[in-house]
Amino acid sequence: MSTRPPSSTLNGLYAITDSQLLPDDRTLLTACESALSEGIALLQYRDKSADTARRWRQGDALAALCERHAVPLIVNDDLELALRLQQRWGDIVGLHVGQDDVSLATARQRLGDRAIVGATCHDSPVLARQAAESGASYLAFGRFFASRTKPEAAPASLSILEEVAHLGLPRVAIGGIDARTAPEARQAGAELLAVVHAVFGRPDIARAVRELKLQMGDGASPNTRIGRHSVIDQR
Ligand SMILES: Cc1ncc(COP(=O)(O)OP(=O)(O)O)c(N)n1
Ligand SMILES: Cc1nc(C(=O)O)sc1CCOP(=O)(O)O
Ligand SMILES: [Mg+2]
Repeated sequence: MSTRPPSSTLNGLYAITDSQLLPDDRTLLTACESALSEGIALLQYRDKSADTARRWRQGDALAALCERHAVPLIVNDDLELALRLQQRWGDIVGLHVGQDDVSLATARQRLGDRAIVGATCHDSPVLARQAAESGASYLAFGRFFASRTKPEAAPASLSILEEVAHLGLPRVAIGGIDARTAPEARQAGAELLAVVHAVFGRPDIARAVRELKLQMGDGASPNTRIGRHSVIDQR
């Protein structure tokens, strides 16, 4: 029997860090504090460097910040980091995996039923179904618009969001989401809008989050469930 959450349990703005935009610990933590203070649904720590020590240090500091704001911290790619952080911070820590990363089934098995584990599905209903069957907490699709962070990502059509609605999982739209494109992505069905540049590339991060949430309309306030069972502070 499936224990997947109803699609209403993850909803709002999903901010993703970038190690070029936020190159040192202080910049990273100050920027994330600003975003968290404005009310985001999820924060993803995305660091593509090979610096394991930095990732542990920054991941640990971000988990402490996220716990204070009762917002889940999703680690990109790195299952070992997510496991290590989960040991210390519990199910506030989750993982996002792409098609070239550790398998979703392995991630789910190692992180347990309660952790948020999300999957990249590009523009494929087949990948979406497989991810749903392997225990994904949410399904991510994109890129929908021109992306400054990942211009080489394959384009996707917003119609995929409606096509996978029957799977009953929260749908994430990613790639070129900003205050101008957010309403379109939202109307196409995305419960979560994942954003790098339009949050962390802006000089005033709190203002950027406010503007995005305004454009997202109803339901953009955090309503977050950890993993597949427990609900945390809704603020
Ligand atoms: C929410 C969300 N959606 C998609 C991605 C992309 O994941 P992936 O395809 O593994 O690419 P990288 O981010 O690892 O370059 C994501 N990170 N988050
Ligand atoms: C990390 C990532 N993944 C994508 C995908 O299409 O899978 S697009 C992307 C970058 C999103 O950054 P921005 O909000 O600056 O466009
Ligand atoms: Mg990846």
